Amino acid sequence: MSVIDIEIPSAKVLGFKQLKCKGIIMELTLTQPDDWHLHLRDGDLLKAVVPHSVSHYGRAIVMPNLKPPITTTAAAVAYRESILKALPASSNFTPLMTLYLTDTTSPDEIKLARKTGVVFAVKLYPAGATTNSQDGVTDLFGKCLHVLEEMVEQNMPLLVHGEVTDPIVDIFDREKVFIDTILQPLIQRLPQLKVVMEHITTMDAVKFVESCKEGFVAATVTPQHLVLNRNALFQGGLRPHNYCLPVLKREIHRQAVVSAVTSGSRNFFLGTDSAPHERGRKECACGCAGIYNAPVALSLYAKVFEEMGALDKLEAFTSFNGPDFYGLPRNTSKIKLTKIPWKVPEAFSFSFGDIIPMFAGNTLEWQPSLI
Ligand SMILES: NC(=O)N[C@@H](CC(=O)O)C(=O)O
Ligand SMILES: [Zn+2]
Ligand SMILES: [Zn+2]
Repeated sequence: MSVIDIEIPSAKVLGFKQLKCKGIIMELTLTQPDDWHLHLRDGDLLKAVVPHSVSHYGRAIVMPNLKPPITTTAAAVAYRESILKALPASSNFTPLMTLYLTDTTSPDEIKLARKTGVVFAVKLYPAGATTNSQDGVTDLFGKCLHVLEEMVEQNMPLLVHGEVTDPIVDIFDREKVFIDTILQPLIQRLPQLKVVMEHITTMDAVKFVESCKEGFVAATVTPQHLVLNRNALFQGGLRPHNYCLPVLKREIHRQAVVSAVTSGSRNFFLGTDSAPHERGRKECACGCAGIYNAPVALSLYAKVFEEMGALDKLEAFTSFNGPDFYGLPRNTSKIKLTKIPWKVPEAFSFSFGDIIPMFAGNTLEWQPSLI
């Protein structure tokens, strides 16, 4: 990576990977990132949020937890069409579609999904674990083994929301118990299955991923699980816009996840889990889980790597590890991150209501712009 050290921040900067001013890195040029875990929703919400993601990312793994969920290849193809229709005219964004695994998904559906070329993964939601997961899997080994075997045949990755749903298990332990009771036995049984543990939150998940064979088990990491711990849920009162699943964890877990992503390991990559809900569905007696972070995610990832003195490892996390794991080419276009303060809007307003972004009203640094 080339570094230019100059004294004048306004100097012409294009063409350099890093620009420093008085020893401080002021600008980074990165290969365009992809978002390997994104909720785009549908209808008006899709049209509202899609511009935020496509202005930063080349591709995204689009989550299938719509109402009704995307359980078939035909539904995935139709959903893809509606995303493409909602894109701004000049956009080259590519949605990578996923199927929602149910107790009744058939091995033939996996074959068909692979054949179409538009489905890149299958998503496991344990029934009841998170937003729109009521149609998810009730018994993975009892109901889905043949489908999982077909996924190995088709080299189709399984993406997991890794939490158990047993109400007896404390909500802060659900990820660890999932690893011990489902994930570990799963990879023992099907060591050739590619698995992405989505939105990891604990040191247990970090250790698990690091103990697995590289290229077979990886994890996505959200900005919120890197910059917030569970205190953020109760800072001066209940904070519904910091509520997501898996729920934020203790500081020691946050630190373990930060160390993992900034270590340079190839097993961790960017997945924002940007999950918009209209304001009224968050600020109410039983608020939805999900944080809308698409407008701020890249700024926050850069902040985390900068604070760890690891900006040289940011590009692998944002732009290389994901496509390498999925066996897809890395993007060829570039994005620039500039260390200029900018204010996150208090809200994004639409005809159907408001969406409140993560860190609404706060000032962040590292402004992204496509080159
Ligand atoms: N992360 C969340 O809290 N919510 C997601 C679902 C999910 O990814 O679990 C959503 O769809 O709103
Ligand atoms: Zn999830
Ligand atoms: Zn999600």
